[in-house]
Amino acid sequence: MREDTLTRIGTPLSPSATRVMLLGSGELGKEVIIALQRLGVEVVAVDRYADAPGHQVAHRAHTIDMGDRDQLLRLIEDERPHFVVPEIEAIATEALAEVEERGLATVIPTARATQLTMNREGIRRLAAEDLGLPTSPYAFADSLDEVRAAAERIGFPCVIKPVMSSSGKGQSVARGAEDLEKSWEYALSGGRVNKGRVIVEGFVDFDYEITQLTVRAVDGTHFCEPIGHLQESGDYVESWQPQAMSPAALAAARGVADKVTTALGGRGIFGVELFVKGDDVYFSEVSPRPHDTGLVTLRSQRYSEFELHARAILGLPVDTTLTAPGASAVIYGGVEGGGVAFEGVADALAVPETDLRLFGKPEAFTRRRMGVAVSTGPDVTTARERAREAASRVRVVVPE
Ligand SMILES: Nc1ncnc2c1ncn2[C@@H]1O[C@H](COP(=O)(O)OP(=O)(O)OP(=O)(O)O)[C@@H](O)[C@H]1O
Ligand SMILES: NCC(=O)N[C@@H]1O[C@H](COP(=O)([O-])[O-])[C@@H](O)[C@H]1O
Ligand SMILES: [Mg+2]
Repeated sequence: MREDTLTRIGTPLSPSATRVMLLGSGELGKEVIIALQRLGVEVVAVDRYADAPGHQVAHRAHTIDMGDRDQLLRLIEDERPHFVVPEIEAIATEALAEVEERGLATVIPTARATQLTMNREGIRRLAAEDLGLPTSPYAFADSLDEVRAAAERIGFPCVIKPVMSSSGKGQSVARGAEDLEKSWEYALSGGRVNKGRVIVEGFVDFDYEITQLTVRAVDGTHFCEPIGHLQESGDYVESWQPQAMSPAALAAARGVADKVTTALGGRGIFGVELFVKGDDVYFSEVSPRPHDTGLVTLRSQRYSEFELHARAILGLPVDTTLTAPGASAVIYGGVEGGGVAFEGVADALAVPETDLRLFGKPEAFTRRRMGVAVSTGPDVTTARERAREAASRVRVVVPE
């Protein structure tokens, strides 16, 4: 890292500017960009399609194929950011390794962390085999025959996922041998990159699951209060903070989060996904970046996960204080079409202690996350009711 970026922040659009490039500019990146800009940083937003949410609030916007090593390197050489901040998994991580090696920019958290976490195999082997963390039983398979053999060993139900995918894409639960062919086909079609490789995981019959947001900042590792969440088809629909946990489970969760984030290294926020059964905690996966379930922190913490990420990136101190029990509820497209309109916004905002984020995605799909309601309350139950109610009052319509 260049020394000056640690000790001072310049003026955007001037030679002294502190420049950050976001690779991926969806709803999570948009909030990171706003947080960085509030600290006087010059931000360049990159995504695979034009007018992505973060493009709309950045100093400059670029549309490229982020999976293409050459395009990515060329852009970084042109823009000369001090920090490169991956916001999605689907990135040519070999370009990031080269950026780091050549000292072109600091990759957040590190090129190796983005490499390990973009593929389920990398992070699972690190967590289970190198660090000895408890996980579901698992095996990798490259063909239907290998899937059958793996499922036989692991038992049913099992979860089958492409090694490279997110938001539940290509993921399904096989309840018996008769489901395996369908699960295999579904994984092949739903994977982000058609690698033809899947992970077969034993189904963990957890009591609840959490995201343990963990910040690696200049002054050490900080934990946010645990976030509980509800997933449908592998995609988050509701989250809340704090999730009540036994002291033993909370200590175990933080122990796991500390180990895995220490192994990944660098600075920034991490979303450590954990399954909890009684006092036992199982590592699932980790995002080396803000987590979608952490959208709740926009209202529940003194500094949201996006502000914490911005501070950690810049080498500034962080504060993970929870200020009120909170909850978030997702607003899906529900329709397909471009240039959609949101109705019922005033009704939604009439719910007490409630705010909305409408991401501004140029195109809606039925299951595309288009917005989120975030609420606080005297307790998590009330906050959840409010966020759900507010989200249900928003209707997405395709204009005539
Ligand atoms: N082995 C498992 N046992 C039980 N439930 C599971 C298992 N694996 C996944 N799930 C359920 O599916 C959800 C999504 O799984 P996972 O996080 O692996 O997918 P993903 O595509 O990476 O999603 P995201 O990118 O949103 O984190 C989990 O949060 C959990 O609810
Ligand atoms: N679980 C990962 C996650 O939530 N990522 C968030 O979704 C965006 C992509 O949305 P899109 O698929 O609607 O373009 C990403 O850019 C990121 O903000
Ligand atoms: Mg996940």
